[in-house]
Amino acid sequence: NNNSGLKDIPNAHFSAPYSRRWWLSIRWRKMENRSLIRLHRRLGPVVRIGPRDVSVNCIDDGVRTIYSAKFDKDASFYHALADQTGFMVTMIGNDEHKRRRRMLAHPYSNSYILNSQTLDRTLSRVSCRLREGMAAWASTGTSVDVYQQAKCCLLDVISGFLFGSENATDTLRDPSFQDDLTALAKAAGKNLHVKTSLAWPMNYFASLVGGNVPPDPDSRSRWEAWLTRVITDSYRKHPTKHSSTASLYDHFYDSFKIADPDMPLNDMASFIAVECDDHVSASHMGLGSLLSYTMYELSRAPDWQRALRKELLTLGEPSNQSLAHRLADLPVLDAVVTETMRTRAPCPGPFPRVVPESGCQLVGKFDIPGGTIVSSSAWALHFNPIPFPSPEEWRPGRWLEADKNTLAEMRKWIWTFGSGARVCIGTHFSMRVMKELLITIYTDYETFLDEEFTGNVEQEDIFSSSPLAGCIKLKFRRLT
Ligand code: HEM
Repeated sequence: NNNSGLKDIPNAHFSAPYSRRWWLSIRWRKMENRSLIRLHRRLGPVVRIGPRDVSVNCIDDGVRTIYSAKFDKDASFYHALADQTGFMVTMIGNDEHKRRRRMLAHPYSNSYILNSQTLDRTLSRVSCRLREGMAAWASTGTSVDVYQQAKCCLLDVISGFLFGSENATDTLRDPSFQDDLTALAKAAGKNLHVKTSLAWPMNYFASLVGGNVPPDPDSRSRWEAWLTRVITDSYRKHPTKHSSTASLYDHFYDSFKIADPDMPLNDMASFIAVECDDHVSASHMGLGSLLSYTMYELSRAPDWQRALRKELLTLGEPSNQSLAHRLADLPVLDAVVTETMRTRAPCPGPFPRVVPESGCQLVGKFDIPGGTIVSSSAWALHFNPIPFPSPEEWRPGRWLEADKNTLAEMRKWIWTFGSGARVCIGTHFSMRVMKELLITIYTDYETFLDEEFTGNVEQEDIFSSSPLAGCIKLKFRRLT
């Protein structure tokens, strides 16, 4: 019997060895990751959730094994995630993926992100706009939807980084276009068709099992028109771009050209557009969510806000290093961000992989046959009380007080961006952008809860998660 090794694994439900129905109903009811937290606490690090489906909740002999390059992504899951499958996140075969990743990864490397002048310019422009907004909010005592404002910041940053400052959006001043993208991200039928001389199908990739809200036809056409314009403009300007003003589009274009000099223009434009579309959506929704939750947690913890500000004021001292390089010396900021990445991971999971034909062993005792679907969940890993005592509490101090070995162990469990061969390429970008925007906010302003706001700020338990209320309201006070 091919399944003999699976028999020894604790079952999530009595029906798990025979049918996936129970588990699919949990996913359908948007309880998947919260259930995994409880199941793993009760049944240990390896749990059987279906006839050939296993959930894994430990790093050594668990996550490290199943997220190695030997394990392919599960095609049925990833193809249901997005109608468009020709981009990196949804690529299944490891060889095809490795080639694409090599072409795209360089401008997302840490050294590139730290030294990019295009990102410097984009971030200072967005910070400037944000300061204008905060000055107005603080002086009028406005209750601000910081989730919306954070999405605006992140959209304005990623659009400038991908397509150059001249093509950056300005949604902090006019959020309507950002609202369009939020509406599209919530919609189920996401296939967009952008028509230009370079024609390609687009797909706003954000939420699996989101609502089944049909996209508003106008928001769809405005998004298509914008993408068409920026991609076409980037293509036209490419031959005259200098390296100091290069956008990511320029890098991607060169990489595709080197990889296959004879690739038809339309194909190339379409590959690049679909990748960029995904990066826009990851930054807009994923980072927008993380930034606004960080502000929310700080608003509930004035002591941490004070500690953070004290640290940020040291940035006023003269230094010959750029701000991006000085981020590494801000332990309180890092603790605040890391703790929010732990408690509010925007992509809870699970991320399913297929066990290769030769099978594998988990936690040193379970032999798992080839073809089994194995997966881990960021929320289940992050709410494990062994590495993180009182896991529900947002406690940045745990990152500052732990000794060196404990800290190294805790860091291993942070899985906000996944790990291994398919780890997120946007990590360094995300960290720099998040931290610089938090510096812009908390150096001069304090945020606090709006007592009248009663919306549910808990996260929706879906693949790309956002606050259930759809907004998070805070107020601003100027400190200087
Ligand atoms: C807070 C924000 C973000 C979160 C939580 C996040 C999370 C993740 C996770 C968990 C994965 C692994 C998915 C899997 O194994 O199926 C991933 C992959 C990926 N992410 Fe992100 N991401 C974020 C921001 C970004 C940004 C800003 C970009 C690009 C600018 C980006 C680009 C990608 C790409 C291209 C992949 C696929 C990598 C591959 O398959 O090799 N992400 N991300």
